[in-house]
Parts: sequence; C-alpha cells; structure tokens
Amino acid sequence: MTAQPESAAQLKARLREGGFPDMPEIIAVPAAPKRPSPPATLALDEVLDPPDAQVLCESPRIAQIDGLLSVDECRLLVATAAPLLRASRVHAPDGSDVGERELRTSRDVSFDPLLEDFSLRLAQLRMAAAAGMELVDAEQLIVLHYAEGQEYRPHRDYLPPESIQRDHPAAGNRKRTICAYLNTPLEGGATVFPARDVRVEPKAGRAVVFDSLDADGRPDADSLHAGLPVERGEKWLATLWLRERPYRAY
Ligand SMILES: O=C(O)CCC(=O)C(=O)O
Ligand SMILES: [Fe+2]
Repeated sequence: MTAQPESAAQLKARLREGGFPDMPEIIAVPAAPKRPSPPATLALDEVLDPPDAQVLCESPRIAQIDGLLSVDECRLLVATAAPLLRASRVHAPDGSDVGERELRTSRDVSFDPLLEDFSLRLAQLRMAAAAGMELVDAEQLIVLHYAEGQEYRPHRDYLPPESIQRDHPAAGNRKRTICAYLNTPLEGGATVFPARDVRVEPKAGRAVVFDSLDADGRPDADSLHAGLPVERGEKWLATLWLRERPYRAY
C-alpha cells in the first residue's frame, strides 16, 4: 500500500482532538510472504507461519527473527497497551511484590484475556510458533514501554521455586522467552546477553527468542540479559514468557 501522509495527518489531528496522544512512528519492512495470497483474504496457515530465524548463539540458544509482526500488528499492540500502562513491578524471590525498583524503570501492562481480540491472538500465536512452542504454554502477554533513559537491568527470566509454587506450579519454570519490538527507538534500547556478547538491535517487527533453561531443564545462568537504556526516543516491546508445560486455560 502506498503511504498517504495527508490522510494520516488528518487522522492524527482528529485523534489529538479526541484526547489520544500521538503514537510513535512505526516503520518496518515486512518479510516477504512465503506463499503470497490474494489481497483481503486470510490464509491461516500463512498468517501463523513465522519467518525464518537467524541463530545468534547455540547455547543458550538465542535467535533473531525479522518481520515477525506486521506494522499493523505493532500499531495495534501499542494502541491497545498505551492507555493501560503502569509502573513495572518487581517481585522478591518469595513472590511478594516489592514495588517499583531500579531493575526495571519501564512501564508495562499484562494483557488480561478480556483485552484480547482476534488480531492480538493471531500475533501471539505467531510469536509462540516462532518460539517453537504452543500458546497455551505462555504467561499473559506483556507490553513494555521505555521512555528515554529507561532500561531493564541485567536479569534472568527463570523463576525461583517459590514463585513457581505461587503461580501455576504444574506449568514448571519459564523455559523460553520471545520479545517482539513494536517500534524502532531513535537510539539505544538494544537487548544484550553479556555472558555471550550477543546484541540484538530493536527494530519494529523484529523478535528475539532465547532459552532460560539448559537441555536438562535447569536454570541457565548464561541466559543473563538486559534491555539497554533508551538514549533517544522511546521503546515498545511485547514479551511472552513461555513455561515448560501448559500455563493458560485460554
Ligand atoms: O527490553 C528488553 O530488551 C528486554 C526485555 C526482557 O528482558 C523481558 O521482557 O524479559
Ligand atoms: Fe527478560
């Protein structure tokens, strides 16, 4: 589709009048479809088929997938999440909420199933497929927003036993994570894995997927990772934390 800057400017002006703040500009180059289908049709096998991954590290496995989400899916996620953001909470090892801490300076929203619609479900199904897992293994989708200067300091996604006990123990630990960038920050905001010298630049529609447990299902300390501070602009990210076994009932 060709860009229509005048219509876009009119639409933005009307949204502003209605009290909706501007969304970040989201520009992405979608991956070429493997089997192009006629416009305005929905071929589910195609919509759910993720583009190929580029493996950046074998152990722990870290891979990058370009063009996983379309520009429209990125926009939908940002627009749905924006009014619901709250300061990210951090949990102590016993599971108690210790409030806003230095570890995560971002704001986030956890998507209740009530907030999901068909398009969001398709995007999540494709994210789970790209991670080689079933969506039923995933915790609620999280959308994170980092303003300039905000970051996610080095951490690991696997949970301490107390947290697993508290929240769906039968699902086991967080085995794998997939994060999809929903916009392209002007500067900064890369996801880095200091134990492996791996760095993924945030680009709208791109995803990074990585393992938190080793081949024997034990927490892998080398899965340490961080979201570097956003130096200019803002960063939007959608994360699915995937457990070893089914977590969701929906
Ligand atoms: O913001 C990032 O790049 C990392 C996010 C992250 O580590 C997570 O969502 O678990
Ligand atoms: Fe993480």
